[in-house]
Amino acid sequence: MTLDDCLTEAATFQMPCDLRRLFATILVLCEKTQIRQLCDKHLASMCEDYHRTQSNEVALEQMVFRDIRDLLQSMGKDIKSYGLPDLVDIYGDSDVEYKEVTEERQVEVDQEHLDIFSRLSTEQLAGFNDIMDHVTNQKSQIFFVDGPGGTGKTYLYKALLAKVRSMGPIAIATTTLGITASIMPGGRTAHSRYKIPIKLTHNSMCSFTKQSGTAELLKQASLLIWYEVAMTKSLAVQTLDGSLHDIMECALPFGGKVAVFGGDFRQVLLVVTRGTRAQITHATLLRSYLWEMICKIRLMRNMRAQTKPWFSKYLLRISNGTEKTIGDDYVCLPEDIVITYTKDEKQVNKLIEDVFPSLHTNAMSREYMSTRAILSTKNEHVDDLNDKMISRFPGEEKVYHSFDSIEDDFENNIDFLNSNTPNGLPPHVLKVKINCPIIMLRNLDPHNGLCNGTWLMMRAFQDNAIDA
Ligand SMILES: Nc1ncnc2c1ncn2[C@@H]1O[C@H](COP(=O)(O)OP(=O)(O)OP(=O)(O)O)[C@@H](O)[C@H]1O
Repeated sequence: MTLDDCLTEAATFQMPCDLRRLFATILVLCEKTQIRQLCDKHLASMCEDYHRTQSNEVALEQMVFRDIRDLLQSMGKDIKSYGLPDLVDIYGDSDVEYKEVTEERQVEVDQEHLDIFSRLSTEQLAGFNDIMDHVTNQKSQIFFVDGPGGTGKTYLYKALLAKVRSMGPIAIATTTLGITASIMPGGRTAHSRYKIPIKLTHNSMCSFTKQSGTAELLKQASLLIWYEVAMTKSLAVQTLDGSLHDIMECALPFGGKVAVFGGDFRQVLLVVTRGTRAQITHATLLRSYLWEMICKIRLMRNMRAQTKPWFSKYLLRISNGTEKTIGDDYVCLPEDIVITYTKDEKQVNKLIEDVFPSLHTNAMSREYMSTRAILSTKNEHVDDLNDKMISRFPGEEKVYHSFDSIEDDFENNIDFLNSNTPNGLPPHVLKVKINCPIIMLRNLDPHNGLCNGTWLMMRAFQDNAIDA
């Protein structure tokens, strides 16, 4: 396969704007040579939509490169490093320097999110008013919205973001995980938004300069929200704290900003590679110097499971550690949610039929496919379930193979290597069908919801390109 084939095939089913994004993605993620030739060859397809408003060839080319530059910028890259033609500032583009600010101001406020305010529960409303009082009066404070799953933490953030943005000031929405970033309007991962280094020490600083767009965005921001903070290392939060002291020239926590953290330490915690329980707990925000300075907003009422109060209380008992355990780590599940394990395939098939009833007739429905999933703790079980699901799915099957190469002398072990499915790597053999759901594994374009964990539906495929 070549990247050239990929672009040629994609041009047959993609809009020019999608093709420009694909080109930018190739620049960022693929090992590429001869970029200029690749670009020249596909320039005509990439600028088809601009032909309606522009006939001058040079101006057309500039429009394409400006778009690619913006796409690269939102992926944290600079077009100058790819040897593409220089951009002429024909539009008096004076705000390019602070694209981060412009982009943030362009996030639309959803009326539905503004309306949330009138539906907030008493405890949500108390938190909302307290935070808004600090934002409007510019009083420095860090908050932590503490509530078990389903108590409406995300609901509260959406109300806050909508309110602050509708009044004019900047509110930055970040989360620890790419997938939760897409739940909040304008959401980005905290690492990408604040340029937090992956390897962290107690002296780490975010990798933006005082003159950068990110620094300007932070200076102008009135509210910083960081969701799922329980799943990040306290060092990451402390790194942002240090950088904010620096750019705001203020010794108050977070440089005097109003910051709202949220998450649930009863749910999934952060990953410390091969770490013990104690090491994991030690790395959380709970053990940070910041924790004592944080004002806690507690949400207790489960809004998600209002129709199933028994189940919500049961979940709370497990997360609080008060449910009776078997040994140290096991709890007994209620019988009505358990399918008894047998060694044959019968019970797995029953599970699939229970979760995906009448798959054949519903496979085309986005609503049906996006509202159900089977989770498993081990990759091998996931692969097995995927195989079963794909073979049940209606339609013609397409098989893709990975094309990784080997640098060491493992040439004879290629079959063995391909049979492995290590964490974070896609399988060597990928079987898909039209309409089947697929999950993105990279943060391609978080601003537009394309991040690690986003669900997509397969719309079309060719040998080197997939339209999803
Ligand atoms: N005040 C409310 N009125 C009506 N519905 C609400 C209210 N608060 C939350 N909900 C609904 O309850 C559900 C759970 O809310 P939400 O996702 O915000 O909880 P959460 O605490 O963020 O959960 P998790 O920790 O699992 O992410 C959502 O469907 C949300 O729309």
